[in-house]
Amino acid sequence: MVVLVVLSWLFFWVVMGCLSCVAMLKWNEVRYRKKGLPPGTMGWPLFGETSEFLTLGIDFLKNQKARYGSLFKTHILGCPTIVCMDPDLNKFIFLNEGKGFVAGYPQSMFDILGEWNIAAVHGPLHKAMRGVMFQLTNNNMIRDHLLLDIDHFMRTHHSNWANSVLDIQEMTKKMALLLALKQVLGMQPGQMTKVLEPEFHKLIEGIISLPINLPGTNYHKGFQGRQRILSFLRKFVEDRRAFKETHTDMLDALLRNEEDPSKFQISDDQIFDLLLAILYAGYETVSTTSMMAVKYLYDHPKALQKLREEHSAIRNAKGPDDPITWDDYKSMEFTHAVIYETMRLSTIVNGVFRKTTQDMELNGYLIPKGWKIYVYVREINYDPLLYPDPFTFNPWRWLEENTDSHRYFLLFGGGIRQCPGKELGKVEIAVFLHYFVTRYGWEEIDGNKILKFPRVEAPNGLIIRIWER
Ligand code: HEM
Repeated sequence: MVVLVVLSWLFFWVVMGCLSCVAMLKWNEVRYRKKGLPPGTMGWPLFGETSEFLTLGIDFLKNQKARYGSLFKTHILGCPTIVCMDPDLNKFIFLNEGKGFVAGYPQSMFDILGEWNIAAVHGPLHKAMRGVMFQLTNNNMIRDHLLLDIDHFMRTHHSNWANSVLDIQEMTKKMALLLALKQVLGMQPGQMTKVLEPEFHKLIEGIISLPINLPGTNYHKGFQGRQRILSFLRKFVEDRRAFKETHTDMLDALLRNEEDPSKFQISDDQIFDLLLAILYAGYETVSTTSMMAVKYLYDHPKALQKLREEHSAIRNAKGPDDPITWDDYKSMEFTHAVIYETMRLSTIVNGVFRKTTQDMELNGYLIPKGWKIYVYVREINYDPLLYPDPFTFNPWRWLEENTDSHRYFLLFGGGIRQCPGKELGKVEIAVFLHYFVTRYGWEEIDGNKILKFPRVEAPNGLIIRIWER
């Protein structure tokens, strides 16, 4: 008898639970049922479909596309969002920044990278901050200052890898972070970079997360990482101003701006957020492209041989200690092709976020003001019409293509937000590859598992055995 009562209660609560779930899902659908919106589902109140988006990633987006087409609505990362997978519409959105669309990164990114980070500001302030950014990363700066530093860094960072087994993912991450800290703050690898490294990793994990500030969440940890890095930066900038020594890093160039009233002046908070944005934007993209290039080259010996020939020819024409010059870099045709093909095949950047500043019409649908748009570019990279045999690593395809005339070349974004670190990133990867392939041979021991979403990573590392050539 008692068992029967318990079972009835259990049954009652299961049914109630199911009904509540259905009611909540329905309520969330009705809430966002505005006339003219694209089709799609909105998931749970507050959480929406964030969990499916982050865990199923590419498959979730593919399934929704199969059901609803290339433009569909969803609710992710705390906001109602339109996902756009149509190449022409994506290009249109990139090119129409400021005309109904602005950058609209998730709340988590806004909170963790700061309200003044370049990806969060619009209009004249964005233009001015890009101007400041270009002073730091333009081709003349790379040719005359940064390249020598990058060469010196790669040469020494690499020097003791022979006869070891290492995780190339970990090494390229360390490399990109240390190099960014050197370029931005003039820091040499040491005690301070060791303190900053874990804080930086927390910050990265929190950038794409549900903005719930509870202990243990990625968002909470990311926010803590931000606070610690900021308090370090405040002290660092204070000391720089107090001692007035000259340095050859990006911070120095930013502070020297203050002495020239004809230049656009940015506040301290804007300086901190710009520094953070540069550190972040160059870190993950450069490290992941470098790691994936090592992987693809190992899997494709012909491409590795061709790349080695290019770099050996450059090295053989100079002394062992001579640095790579701008002309050397410009002559690395096959290396450029390897970098583009690696970025395409692994889709280092899956998509970018925009936000509507007014009601907008897209493909006959009405997108309400304030909605996020996830401009998902991944599928363009595997379009067989643009890239025959798209799942094959074939750097040679880029030798025949002029990227400027490529209709959907969006690996570095497009329009007025196109990556200002594009050339710098490529130089860093090219110099990394130069020293890596001329010095070492390697074999992959473990690491065939590569996750592609929300970021490209080897969850168990990419373990290689290295020897001197
Ligand atoms: C392989 C390397 C890189 C790739 C694939 C890459 C990709 C991108 C993409 C796709 C965007 C466009 C984002 C958008 O439209 O919202 C972007 C923007 C940006 N990138 Fe890069 N990037 C790379 C390297 C770098 C480096 C080395 C730096 C810093 C020195 C950098 C700094 C930035 C900044 C500051 C922005 C924001 C620009 C703005 O909002 O106006 N990137 N990057």
